[in-house]
Amino acid sequence: MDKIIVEGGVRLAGEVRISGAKNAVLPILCATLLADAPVEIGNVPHLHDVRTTARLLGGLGAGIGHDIAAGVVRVDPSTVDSHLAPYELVRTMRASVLVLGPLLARHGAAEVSLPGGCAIGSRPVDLHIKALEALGAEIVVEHGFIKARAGRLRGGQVAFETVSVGATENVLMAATLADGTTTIDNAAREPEIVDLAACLAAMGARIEGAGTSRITVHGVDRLHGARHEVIADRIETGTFLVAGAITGGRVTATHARPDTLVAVIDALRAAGAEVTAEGDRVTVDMHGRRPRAVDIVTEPHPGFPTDMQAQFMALDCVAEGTGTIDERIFENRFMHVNELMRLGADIHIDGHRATVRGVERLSGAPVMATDLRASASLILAGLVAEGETTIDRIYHLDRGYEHIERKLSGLGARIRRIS
Ligand SMILES: CC(=O)N[C@H]1[C@@H](OP(=O)(O)OP(=O)(O)OC[C@H]2O[C@@H](n3ccc(=O)[nH]c3=O)[C@H](O)[C@@H]2O)O[C@H](CO)[C@@H](O)[C@@H]1O
Ligand SMILES: C=C(OP(=O)(O)O)C(=O)O
Repeated sequence: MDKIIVEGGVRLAGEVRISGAKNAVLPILCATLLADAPVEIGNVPHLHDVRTTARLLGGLGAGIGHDIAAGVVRVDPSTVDSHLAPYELVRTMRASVLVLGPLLARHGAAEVSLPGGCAIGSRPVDLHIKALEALGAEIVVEHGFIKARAGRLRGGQVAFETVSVGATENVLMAATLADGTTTIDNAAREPEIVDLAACLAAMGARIEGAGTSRITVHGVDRLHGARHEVIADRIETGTFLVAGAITGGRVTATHARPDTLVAVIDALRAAGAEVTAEGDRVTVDMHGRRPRAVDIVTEPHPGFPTDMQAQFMALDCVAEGTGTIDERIFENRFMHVNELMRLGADIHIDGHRATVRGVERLSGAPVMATDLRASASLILAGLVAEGETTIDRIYHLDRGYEHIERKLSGLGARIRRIS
Protein backbone atom coordinates (compact mmCIF):
# COMPACT_ATOMS: atom_id res chain seq x y z
CA MET A 1 0.00 0.00 0.00
CA ASP A 2 1.34 3.46 -0.90
CA LYS A 3 2.60 5.81 1.80
CA ILE A 4 3.70 9.42 1.75
CA ILE A 5 6.85 10.56 3.50
CA VAL A 6 7.28 14.24 4.34
CA GLU A 7 10.40 15.79 5.73
CA GLY A 8 9.53 18.99 7.51
CA GLY A 9 11.25 22.33 7.67
CA VAL A 10 11.02 23.82 4.19
CA ARG A 11 9.39 27.21 3.69
CA LEU A 12 7.21 26.70 0.58
CA ALA A 13 7.51 29.12 -2.32
CA GLY A 14 6.19 29.24 -5.86
CA GLU A 15 3.08 28.68 -7.97
CA VAL A 16 0.72 25.73 -8.05
CA ARG A 17 -1.93 25.05 -10.67
CA ILE A 18 -5.32 24.20 -9.23
CA SER A 19 -7.36 21.35 -10.70
CA GLY A 20 -11.09 21.06 -11.40
CA ALA A 21 -13.24 20.54 -8.31
CA LYS A 22 -13.95 17.00 -7.16
CA ASN A 23 -17.24 18.08 -5.61
CA ALA A 24 -18.36 19.71 -8.85
CA VAL A 25 -17.24 17.09 -11.35
CA LEU A 26 -18.93 14.19 -9.53
CA PRO A 27 -22.50 15.59 -9.65
CA ILE A 28 -21.87 16.90 -13.17
CA LEU A 29 -20.87 13.44 -14.40
CA CYS A 30 -24.07 12.08 -12.86
CA ALA A 31 -26.07 14.89 -14.51
CA THR A 32 -24.97 13.71 -17.97
CA LEU A 33 -27.44 10.83 -17.51
CA LEU A 34 -30.24 13.36 -18.01
CA ALA A 35 -29.23 14.16 -21.60
CA ASP A 36 -30.20 12.33 -24.77
CA ALA A 37 -26.86 12.98 -26.50
CA PRO A 38 -23.16 13.05 -25.53
CA VAL A 39 -21.97 15.57 -22.96
CA GLU A 40 -18.31 16.58 -22.82
CA ILE A 41 -16.77 17.72 -19.54
CA GLY A 42 -13.46 19.61 -19.44
CA ASN A 43 -11.05 20.52 -16.61
CA VAL A 44 -11.71 17.08 -15.11
CA PRO A 45 -9.23 16.28 -12.33
CA HIS A 46 -7.41 12.96 -12.38
CA LEU A 47 -8.87 11.47 -9.20
CA HIS A 48 -9.90 8.08 -7.94
CA ASP A 49 -13.48 9.32 -7.38
CA VAL A 50 -13.70 10.37 -11.04
CA ARG A 51 -12.65 6.89 -12.15
CA THR A 52 -15.22 5.35 -9.79
CA THR A 53 -17.96 7.57 -11.22
CA ALA A 54 -16.92 6.66 -14.76
CA ARG A 55 -17.16 2.97 -13.81
CA LEU A 56 -20.57 3.58 -12.29
CA LEU A 57 -21.88 5.33 -15.42
CA GLY A 58 -20.30 2.66 -17.63
CA GLY A 59 -22.02 -0.02 -15.55
CA LEU A 60 -25.35 1.69 -16.24
CA GLY A 61 -24.63 1.31 -19.95
CA ALA A 62 -23.35 4.81 -20.79
CA GLY A 63 -20.50 5.18 -23.28
CA ILE A 64 -17.43 6.73 -21.60
CA GLY A 65 -14.44 8.34 -23.29
CA HIS A 66 -11.75 9.52 -20.88
CA ASP A 67 -8.74 11.50 -22.11
CA ILE A 68 -6.82 11.78 -18.86
CA ALA A 69 -4.01 13.94 -20.26
CA ALA A 70 -6.46 16.49 -21.66
CA GLY A 71 -8.70 16.34 -18.57
CA VAL A 72 -11.76 15.55 -20.69
CA VAL A 73 -14.51 13.02 -20.09
CA ARG A 74 -17.18 12.42 -22.72
CA VAL A 75 -20.32 10.60 -21.62
CA ASP A 76 -22.82 9.18 -24.10
CA PRO A 77 -25.93 8.51 -21.99
CA SER A 78 -28.07 7.34 -24.94
CA THR A 79 -27.11 3.69 -24.40
CA VAL A 80 -28.04 3.50 -20.69
CA ASP A 81 -29.95 0.26 -20.09
CA SER A 82 -29.54 -0.37 -16.35
CA HIS A 83 -30.82 1.51 -13.30
CA LEU A 84 -28.68 -0.19 -10.70
CA ALA A 85 -25.91 1.50 -8.68
CA PRO A 86 -24.31 -1.44 -6.89
CA TYR A 87 -23.07 -1.57 -3.32
CA GLU A 88 -19.44 -2.24 -4.34
CA LEU A 89 -19.19 1.16 -6.02
CA VAL A 90 -21.46 3.23 -3.77
CA ARG A 91 -19.68 2.12 -0.60
CA THR A 92 -16.36 3.47 -1.91
CA MET A 93 -17.83 6.80 -2.93
CA ARG A 94 -20.89 8.37 -1.35
CA ALA A 95 -21.43 10.74 -4.28
CA SER A 96 -22.71 7.70 -6.24
CA VAL A 97 -26.10 8.43 -4.67
CA LEU A 98 -26.27 11.38 -7.08
CA VAL A 99 -27.34 9.06 -9.92
CA LEU A 100 -30.67 8.62 -8.12
CA GLY A 101 -32.32 11.85 -9.29
CA PRO A 102 -31.08 11.68 -12.91
CA LEU A 103 -32.01 7.99 -13.41
CA LEU A 104 -35.44 8.56 -11.96
CA ALA A 105 -36.13 11.67 -14.01
CA ARG A 106 -34.89 10.26 -17.31
CA HIS A 107 -35.72 6.54 -17.02
CA GLY A 108 -38.47 6.42 -14.39
CA ALA A 109 -36.59 3.96 -12.20
CA ALA A 110 -33.48 3.75 -10.05
CA GLU A 111 -32.04 1.27 -7.64
CA VAL A 112 -29.17 2.73 -5.67
CA SER A 113 -27.34 1.10 -2.79
CA LEU A 114 -27.55 3.00 0.49
CA PRO A 115 -24.19 4.71 0.91
CA GLY A 116 -23.98 4.08 4.65
CA GLY A 117 -21.84 6.10 7.01
CA CYS A 118 -18.18 6.93 6.77
CA ALA A 119 -15.39 8.05 9.05
CA ILE A 120 -16.73 11.60 9.38
CA GLY A 121 -20.34 10.80 10.32
CA SER A 122 -23.48 8.76 9.71
CA ARG A 123 -24.45 10.77 6.62
CA PRO A 124 -28.06 9.67 6.02
CA VAL A 125 -29.90 10.26 2.72
CA ASP A 126 -33.40 10.92 4.10
CA LEU A 127 -33.46 14.45 2.68
CA HIS A 128 -32.68 13.18 -0.83
CA ILE A 129 -35.56 10.70 -0.59
CA LYS A 130 -38.10 13.17 0.82
CA ALA A 131 -37.27 15.75 -1.84
CA LEU A 132 -37.70 13.28 -4.69
CA GLU A 133 -40.99 12.07 -3.17
CA ALA A 134 -42.19 15.68 -3.27
CA LEU A 135 -41.78 15.46 -7.08
CA GLY A 136 -44.00 12.34 -7.21
CA ALA A 137 -41.44 9.54 -6.91
CA GLU A 138 -42.40 6.35 -5.08
CA ILE A 139 -39.48 5.25 -2.99
CA VAL A 140 -38.89 2.28 -0.72
CA VAL A 141 -35.72 1.43 1.11
CA GLU A 142 -35.19 -2.32 1.44
CA HIS A 143 -32.33 -4.80 1.54
CA GLY A 144 -29.86 -1.92 1.65
CA PHE A 145 -31.13 -0.30 -1.55
CA ILE A 146 -33.11 2.83 -2.35
CA LYS A 147 -35.66 1.66 -4.91
CA ALA A 148 -37.38 4.51 -6.70
CA ARG A 149 -40.02 4.63 -9.43
CA ALA A 150 -41.98 7.36 -11.14
CA GLY A 151 -43.89 8.13 -14.27
CA ARG A 152 -42.85 11.60 -15.40
CA LEU A 153 -41.90 13.53 -12.28
CA ARG A 154 -44.01 16.63 -11.62
CA GLY A 155 -42.81 19.96 -10.36
CA GLY A 156 -43.25 20.46 -6.62
CA GLN A 157 -42.18 22.40 -3.59
CA VAL A 158 -39.22 21.26 -1.60
CA ALA A 159 -38.24 22.98 1.64
CA PHE A 160 -35.19 21.43 3.30
CA GLU A 161 -35.10 21.43 7.10
CA THR A 162 -31.28 21.16 6.95
CA VAL A 163 -29.01 22.49 4.23
CA SER A 164 -27.70 19.55 2.22
CA VAL A 165 -25.39 19.85 -0.76
CA GLY A 166 -26.11 16.37 -2.12
CA ALA A 167 -29.89 16.49 -1.58
CA THR A 168 -30.05 19.91 -3.30
CA GLU A 169 -28.11 18.46 -6.24
CA ASN A 170 -30.26 15.34 -6.53
CA VAL A 171 -33.55 17.22 -6.59
CA LEU A 172 -32.17 20.00 -8.80
CA MET A 173 -31.15 17.43 -11.41
CA ALA A 174 -34.45 15.53 -11.17
CA ALA A 175 -36.52 18.71 -11.46
CA THR A 176 -34.97 19.68 -14.80
CA LEU A 177 -37.04 17.01 -16.60
CA ALA A 178 -40.17 17.24 -14.41
CA ASP A 179 -43.51 18.42 -15.68
CA GLY A 180 -43.91 21.97 -14.36
CA THR A 181 -42.03 24.18 -11.95
CA THR A 182 -40.13 23.15 -8.81
CA THR A 183 -39.01 25.44 -6.03
CA ILE A 184 -36.24 24.38 -3.69
CA ASP A 185 -36.10 26.35 -0.43
CA ASN A 186 -33.20 26.32 2.03
CA ALA A 187 -31.11 25.07 -0.89
CA ALA A 188 -27.36 24.67 -0.48
CA ARG A 189 -25.47 27.67 -1.95
CA GLU A 190 -22.09 26.04 -2.58
CA PRO A 191 -20.19 27.10 -5.73
CA GLU A 192 -20.40 23.47 -6.87
CA ILE A 193 -24.21 23.83 -7.00
CA VAL A 194 -23.78 26.89 -9.22
CA ASP A 195 -21.41 24.93 -11.47
CA LEU A 196 -23.83 22.00 -11.71
CA ALA A 197 -26.64 24.41 -12.61
CA ALA A 198 -24.43 25.99 -15.29
CA CYS A 199 -23.78 22.58 -16.83
CA LEU A 200 -27.49 21.71 -16.71
CA ALA A 201 -28.30 25.06 -18.33
CA ALA A 202 -25.82 24.29 -21.12
CA MET A 203 -27.79 21.04 -21.61
CA GLY A 204 -31.00 23.08 -21.98
CA ALA A 205 -32.33 23.19 -18.41
CA ARG A 206 -34.19 26.26 -17.14
CA ILE A 207 -32.90 27.13 -13.66
CA GLU A 208 -33.05 30.36 -11.65
CA GLY A 209 -31.44 31.21 -8.32
CA ALA A 210 -28.58 28.67 -8.14
CA GLY A 211 -26.18 30.00 -5.51
CA THR A 212 -29.06 31.43 -3.43
CA SER A 213 -31.20 29.59 -0.90
CA ARG A 214 -34.19 29.48 -3.30
CA ILE A 215 -33.74 27.68 -6.59
CA THR A 216 -36.54 27.56 -9.16
CA VAL A 217 -36.51 24.97 -11.93
CA HIS A 218 -38.89 25.05 -14.90
CA GLY A 219 -39.02 21.49 -16.22
CA VAL A 220 -38.32 20.83 -19.90
CA ASP A 221 -39.11 17.80 -22.12
CA ARG A 222 -35.54 16.89 -22.93
CA LEU A 223 -31.93 17.86 -22.28
CA HIS A 224 -29.40 17.82 -25.10
CA GLY A 225 -25.65 17.33 -25.46
CA ALA A 226 -23.30 20.06 -24.26
CA ARG A 227 -19.74 20.94 -23.29
CA HIS A 228 -18.86 22.23 -19.81
CA GLU A 229 -15.65 23.19 -17.97
CA VAL A 230 -15.52 22.25 -14.30
CA ILE A 231 -14.97 25.04 -11.76
CA ALA A 232 -11.64 25.23 -9.88
CA ASP A 233 -11.38 23.24 -6.67
CA ARG A 234 -11.70 25.67 -3.77
CA ILE A 235 -10.76 23.05 -1.19
CA GLU A 236 -7.59 22.09 -3.05
CA THR A 237 -6.81 25.81 -3.36
CA GLY A 238 -7.38 26.36 0.34
CA THR A 239 -5.19 23.39 1.21
CA PHE A 240 -2.24 24.82 -0.76
CA LEU A 241 -2.78 28.27 0.76
CA VAL A 242 -2.59 26.74 4.23
CA ALA A 243 0.57 24.87 3.13
CA GLY A 244 2.10 28.26 2.28
CA ALA A 245 0.95 29.86 5.54
CA ILE A 246 1.90 27.03 7.90
CA THR A 247 5.46 26.95 6.55
CA GLY A 248 5.85 30.75 6.72
CA GLY A 249 6.16 30.78 2.94
CA ARG A 250 4.70 32.44 -0.15
CA VAL A 251 2.45 30.40 -2.44
CA THR A 252 0.37 31.45 -5.43
CA ALA A 253 -2.51 29.27 -6.57
CA THR A 254 -3.24 29.73 -10.28
CA HIS A 255 -6.36 28.76 -12.29
CA ALA A 256 -8.27 29.27 -9.04
CA ARG A 257 -11.53 31.00 -8.12
CA PRO A 258 -10.69 33.32 -5.20
CA ASP A 259 -14.32 34.52 -5.09
CA THR A 260 -15.35 31.06 -3.82
CA LEU A 261 -12.88 31.26 -0.93
CA VAL A 262 -13.95 34.33 1.03
CA ALA A 263 -14.31 32.63 4.44
CA VAL A 264 -11.02 30.75 4.00
CA ILE A 265 -9.15 33.89 2.96
CA ASP A 266 -10.61 35.76 5.97
CA ALA A 267 -9.33 32.98 8.25
CA LEU A 268 -5.85 33.12 6.67
CA ARG A 269 -5.75 36.88 7.21
CA ALA A 270 -6.82 36.36 10.83
CA ALA A 271 -3.83 34.01 11.10
CA GLY A 272 -1.57 36.89 10.07
CA ALA A 273 -1.10 36.02 6.39
CA GLU A 274 -1.08 38.58 3.63
CA VAL A 275 -3.51 37.35 0.99
CA THR A 276 -3.92 38.95 -2.41
CA ALA A 277 -6.29 37.87 -5.15
CA GLU A 278 -6.32 38.97 -8.75
CA GLY A 279 -8.30 37.27 -11.51
CA ASP A 280 -7.76 33.53 -11.21
CA ARG A 281 -4.69 33.87 -8.97
CA VAL A 282 -4.54 34.01 -5.20
CA THR A 283 -1.35 34.46 -3.21
CA VAL A 284 -0.67 33.85 0.45
CA ASP A 285 2.46 35.40 1.94
CA MET A 286 3.41 34.74 5.54
CA HIS A 287 6.71 36.67 5.31
CA GLY A 288 8.43 33.98 7.39
CA ARG A 289 6.18 34.60 10.38
CA ARG A 290 4.61 32.01 12.63
CA PRO A 291 0.81 31.94 12.19
CA ARG A 292 -1.51 33.26 14.91
CA ALA A 293 -4.17 30.86 16.23
CA VAL A 294 -7.60 31.27 14.63
CA ASP A 295 -11.09 30.29 15.75
CA ILE A 296 -13.11 28.34 13.19
CA VAL A 297 -16.82 27.52 13.03
CA THR A 298 -17.85 25.33 10.09
CA GLU A 299 -21.08 26.24 8.32
CA PRO A 300 -22.80 25.76 4.97
CA HIS A 301 -21.50 28.07 2.23
CA PRO A 302 -20.78 30.99 2.35
CA GLY A 303 -19.64 30.10 5.89
CA PHE A 304 -16.33 28.39 6.60
CA PRO A 305 -16.26 24.98 4.83
CA THR A 306 -16.06 21.77 6.86
CA ASP A 307 -13.77 20.41 4.13
CA MET A 308 -11.11 22.95 5.28
CA GLN A 309 -11.51 22.29 9.01
CA ALA A 310 -8.78 19.67 9.39
CA GLN A 311 -6.25 21.80 7.47
CA PHE A 312 -6.85 24.82 9.73
CA MET A 313 -6.54 22.58 12.76
CA ALA A 314 -3.06 21.67 11.54
CA LEU A 315 -2.29 25.39 11.26
CA ASP A 316 -3.53 26.04 14.81
CA CYS A 317 -1.33 23.19 16.09
CA VAL A 318 1.80 25.27 15.43
CA ALA A 319 0.31 28.75 15.80
CA GLU A 320 0.96 31.34 18.45
CA GLY A 321 -1.86 31.18 21.00
CA THR A 322 -4.94 28.97 21.36
CA GLY A 323 -7.64 28.43 18.74
CA THR A 324 -11.02 26.73 18.87
CA ILE A 325 -12.46 24.62 16.09
CA ASP A 326 -16.21 24.15 16.13
CA GLU A 327 -17.40 21.44 13.72
CA ARG A 328 -21.10 22.05 13.05
CA ILE A 329 -21.67 20.00 9.86
CA PHE A 330 -20.51 16.46 10.64
CA GLU A 331 -20.76 14.81 14.04
CA ASN A 332 -17.49 12.89 13.89
CA ARG A 333 -15.05 14.93 11.87
CA PHE A 334 -12.17 14.93 14.34
CA MET A 335 -10.51 11.69 13.27
CA HIS A 336 -7.28 13.59 12.54
CA VAL A 337 -6.96 14.80 16.14
CA ASN A 338 -5.35 11.67 17.58
CA GLU A 339 -2.92 11.49 14.67
CA LEU A 340 -1.97 15.18 15.02
CA MET A 341 -1.37 14.51 18.71
CA ARG A 342 1.04 11.73 17.74
CA LEU A 343 3.06 14.53 16.11
CA GLY A 344 3.07 16.46 19.39
CA ALA A 345 -0.03 18.65 18.98
CA ASP A 346 -1.89 19.83 22.08
CA ILE A 347 -5.61 19.35 21.37
CA HIS A 348 -8.55 18.91 23.70
CA ILE A 349 -11.95 17.79 22.39
CA ASP A 350 -15.26 18.55 24.03
CA GLY A 351 -18.19 17.35 21.90
CA HIS A 352 -18.06 19.08 18.54
CA ARG A 353 -15.48 21.62 19.68
CA ALA A 354 -11.71 21.23 19.76
CA THR A 355 -9.37 23.55 21.61
CA VAL A 356 -5.94 23.68 20.05
CA ARG A 357 -3.05 25.14 21.98
CA GLY A 358 -0.25 26.02 19.59
CA VAL A 359 3.12 24.37 20.24
CA GLU A 360 6.55 25.64 19.18
CA ARG A 361 7.28 22.53 17.16
CA LEU A 362 5.84 19.20 16.05
CA SER A 363 7.99 16.12 15.67
CA GLY A 364 7.68 13.70 12.75
CA ALA A 365 6.16 10.25 13.37
CA PRO A 366 4.29 7.51 11.52
CA VAL A 367 0.58 8.43 11.26
CA MET A 368 -2.49 7.04 9.58
CA ALA A 369 -4.92 8.81 7.26
CA THR A 370 -8.58 8.25 8.14
CA ASP A 371 -10.42 10.31 5.54
CA LEU A 372 -9.67 12.68 2.73
CA ARG A 373 -9.16 16.01 4.50
CA ALA A 374 -7.67 14.36 7.60
CA SER A 375 -4.96 13.05 5.27
CA ALA A 376 -4.35 16.56 3.96
CA SER A 377 -4.02 17.91 7.51
CA LEU A 378 -1.37 15.28 8.31
CA ILE A 379 0.66 16.28 5.27
CA LEU A 380 0.41 19.93 6.33
CA ALA A 381 1.56 19.08 9.84
CA GLY A 382 4.36 16.95 8.38
CA LEU A 383 5.59 19.98 6.40
CA VAL A 384 6.47 21.75 9.65
CA ALA A 385 7.34 18.78 11.86
CA GLU A 386 10.94 18.10 12.73
CA GLY A 387 12.20 15.03 10.89
CA GLU A 388 10.14 12.55 8.88
CA THR A 389 6.40 11.98 8.97
CA THR A 390 5.15 8.84 7.24
CA ILE A 391 1.47 8.85 6.31
CA ASP A 392 -0.20 5.49 5.78
CA ARG A 393 -3.54 4.69 4.05
CA ILE A 394 -3.21 7.52 1.57
CA TYR A 395 -5.80 6.03 -0.78
CA HIS A 396 -8.12 8.51 0.95
CA LEU A 397 -5.96 11.31 -0.43
CA ASP A 398 -6.10 9.99 -3.98
CA ARG A 399 -9.90 10.23 -3.90
CA GLY A 400 -9.72 14.00 -3.89
CA TYR A 401 -6.26 15.49 -4.56
CA GLU A 402 -4.62 15.31 -7.97
CA HIS A 403 -0.87 14.54 -7.67
CA ILE A 404 -0.62 16.29 -4.30
CA GLU A 405 2.95 15.18 -3.69
CA ARG A 406 4.07 16.38 -7.14
CA LYS A 407 2.39 19.74 -6.64
CA LEU A 408 3.95 20.19 -3.19
CA SER A 409 7.37 19.16 -4.52
CA GLY A 410 7.00 21.93 -7.10
CA LEU A 411 6.76 24.37 -4.18
CA GLY A 412 9.96 23.01 -2.64
CA ALA A 413 8.52 20.50 -0.18
CA ARG A 414 10.54 17.37 0.58
CA ILE A 415 7.81 14.84 0.00
CA ARG A 416 7.71 11.48 -1.73
CA ARG A 417 5.40 8.53 -2.26
CA ILE A 418 6.58 5.00 -1.66
CA SER A 419 4.80 1.77 -2.58
C1 LIG B 1 -19.28 14.98 -3.04
C2 LIG B 1 -19.55 16.18 -2.23
O1 LIG B 1 -19.95 17.22 -2.73
N1 LIG B 1 -19.30 16.10 -0.92
C3 LIG B 1 -19.49 17.25 -0.07
C4 LIG B 1 -20.94 17.34 0.33
O2 LIG B 1 -21.28 16.13 1.00
P1 LIG B 1 -22.81 15.77 1.23
O3 LIG B 1 -23.61 16.24 0.09
O4 LIG B 1 -22.88 14.33 1.62
O5 LIG B 1 -23.11 16.65 2.53
P2 LIG B 1 -24.49 17.32 2.97
O6 LIG B 1 -24.45 18.77 2.68
O7 LIG B 1 -25.61 16.53 2.40
O8 LIG B 1 -24.45 17.09 4.54
C5 LIG B 1 -24.66 18.14 5.47
C6 LIG B 1 -25.30 17.60 6.72
O9 LIG B 1 -26.63 17.16 6.42
C7 LIG B 1 -26.84 15.85 6.90
N2 LIG B 1 -27.78 15.16 5.96
C8 LIG B 1 -27.52 15.14 4.63
C9 LIG B 1 -28.37 14.52 3.75
C10 LIG B 1 -29.50 13.87 4.26
O10 LIG B 1 -30.31 13.28 3.53
N3 LIG B 1 -29.74 13.90 5.60
C11 LIG B 1 -28.89 14.55 6.47
O11 LIG B 1 -29.14 14.55 7.68
C12 LIG B 1 -25.44 15.22 6.88
O12 LIG B 1 -25.34 14.10 7.72
C13 LIG B 1 -24.58 16.38 7.33
O13 LIG B 1 -24.60 16.47 8.72
O14 LIG B 1 -21.12 18.46 1.20
C14 LIG B 1 -20.38 18.37 2.44
C15 LIG B 1 -20.76 19.58 3.28
O15 LIG B 1 -20.29 20.74 2.69
C16 LIG B 1 -18.89 18.28 2.13
O16 LIG B 1 -18.20 18.06 3.32
C17 LIG B 1 -18.59 17.15 1.15
O17 LIG B 1 -17.25 17.24 0.72
C1 LIG C 1 -16.13 14.70 2.65
C2 LIG C 1 -15.68 14.87 1.42
O1 LIG C 1 -16.08 14.18 0.33
P1 LIG C 1 -17.21 13.08 0.16
O2 LIG C 1 -18.53 13.74 0.35
O3 LIG C 1 -17.03 12.64 -1.27
O4 LIG C 1 -16.94 11.99 1.17
C3 LIG C 1 -14.64 15.89 1.10
O5 LIG C 1 -14.48 16.22 -0.09
O6 LIG C 1 -13.96 16.37 2.03
